[in-house]
Amino acid sequence: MFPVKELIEQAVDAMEYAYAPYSSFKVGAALLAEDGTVYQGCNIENAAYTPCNCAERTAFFKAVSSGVKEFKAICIVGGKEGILTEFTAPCGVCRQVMMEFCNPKEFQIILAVDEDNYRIFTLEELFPMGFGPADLAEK
Ligand SMILES: O=c1ccn([C@H]2C[C@H](O)[C@@H](CO)O2)c(=O)[nH]1
Ligand SMILES: [Zn+2]
Repeated sequence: MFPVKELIEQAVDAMEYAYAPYSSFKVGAALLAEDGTVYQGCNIENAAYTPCNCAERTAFFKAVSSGVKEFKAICIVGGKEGILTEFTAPCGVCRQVMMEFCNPKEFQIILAVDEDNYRIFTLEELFPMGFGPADLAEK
């Protein structure tokens, strides 16, 4: 399996760097690659709003731009002012990015409030019948 509590800790740490002056909603992510490396990400907002980037995509893009494209799991935490009381689930755009690089039946998405309060889903559970690279493959 994978170190759930360590990923939660790393997601919480990543949330510290969230740049969210417009929504005040801070999010942290910790993405576990197949080779064991963890890529942290936070949300990064923008005065023009549209360029806002979610914590999950920050983590994915850090990994992919470092040459890493195989992943096991991602942990996500988030809350208003960084106060963690409820699960924060990935937005549709981030689910689509996960679909690009991850096997939907195997990739694990950990939604956490703290180290003792978390739920684990597969990408397929959160993104059923997703469109991905396999749909474009020659048949
Ligand atoms: O799973 C999520 C949900 C929201 N956000 C960010 C986007 C925006 O900066 C703020 C409010 O939507 O939270 C994430 O980073 N990940
Ligand atoms: Zn998102």
